[in-house]
Amino acid sequence: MALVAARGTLLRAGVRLGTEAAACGRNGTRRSASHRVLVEPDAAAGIATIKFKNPPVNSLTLEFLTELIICLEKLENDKTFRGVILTSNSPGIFSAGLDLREMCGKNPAHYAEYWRAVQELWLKLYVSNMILVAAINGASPAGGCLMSLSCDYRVLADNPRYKVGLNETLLGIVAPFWFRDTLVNTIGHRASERALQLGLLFPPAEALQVGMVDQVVPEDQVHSTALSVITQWLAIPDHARQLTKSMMRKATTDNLIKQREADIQNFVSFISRDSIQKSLQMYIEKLKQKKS
Ligand SMILES: CC/C=C\C=C\CC(=O)SCCNC(=O)CCNC(=O)[C@H](O)C(C)(C)COP(=O)(O)OP(=O)(O)OC[C@H]1O[C@@H](n2cnc3c(N)ncnc32)[C@H](O)[C@@H]1OP(=O)(O)O
Repeated sequence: MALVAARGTLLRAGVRLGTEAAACGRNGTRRSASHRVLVEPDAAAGIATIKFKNPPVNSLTLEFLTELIICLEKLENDKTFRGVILTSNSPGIFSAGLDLREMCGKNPAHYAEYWRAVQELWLKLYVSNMILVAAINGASPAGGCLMSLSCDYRVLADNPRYKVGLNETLLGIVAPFWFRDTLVNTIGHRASERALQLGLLFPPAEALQVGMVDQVVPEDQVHSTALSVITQWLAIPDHARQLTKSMMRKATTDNLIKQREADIQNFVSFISRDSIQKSLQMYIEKLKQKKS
């Protein structure tokens, strides 16, 4: 049902499914989606690289989320691909997370549709049967960090500007329970509590130390490292690896699935509060002023 809603959004956004399908085709040549998701398939290796291309900062707009969801679903259904690298087409920014403008000054129906798409992307990533490796080649706050935490392995470029973390409290908002659970499953309870309360954004060395990423490598080796990690993981029999992944992650996703509608309602009422809208507006203003 969620995907039907997502397809509706995509069509309203004017995205042609035929074009998207071509972008996710199994042909070994580079194919370009006409919109926000570039897919570079390597059918012989069974690996596809998804590149985020939603300038300026790869924020998760509804259209971008929808394209990502459909692309992941196509790759998942195409048994050619057993491994996927998630990275940015604009080195410097992996993803700025949820698009602040989708959460500001809109109506409750929009917030509900938006949040359902955010949930859907997380569900698609977190229990994907494919091996997902995040090649983090830029800053990755909040929802950007959540995407990488939902992968099986994270490689971060060694650049002090490329900070990762769930910084929601700095915006005056609260990371929902499934963001928290994803972090706890990765770095443990105590480190998560500290990181979440303080909205910490970790530079590479600290991110590695706390377990937020698995490897920090020079910037020009991020993609090749991600490839070699996938290659190692591909050597494990798929059925055993997939069942193990499901065993480790299913309780976390089931928790959201069983309260999905309530989570949407919570989000809508939280984000619609005047005080939260003011906080977000101020944060957007602060980002603008940073430039001047
Ligand atoms: C109940 C729970 C609810 C919600 C949970 C939310 C989770 C989230 O993901 S909230 C989003 C959190 N994201 C951030 O805090 C990141 C904010 N952005 C930045 O820190 C920086 O932009 C950067 C990603 C580090 C990139 O810096 P830089 O290269 O210097 O670019 P900027 O000049 O800052 O930005 C360019 C342009 O993009 C706009 N922008 C930045 N982030 C977002 C965003 N998340 N959504 C929408 N737009 C964003 C920024 O305002 C600039 O716009 P201009 O119009 O050009 O001024």
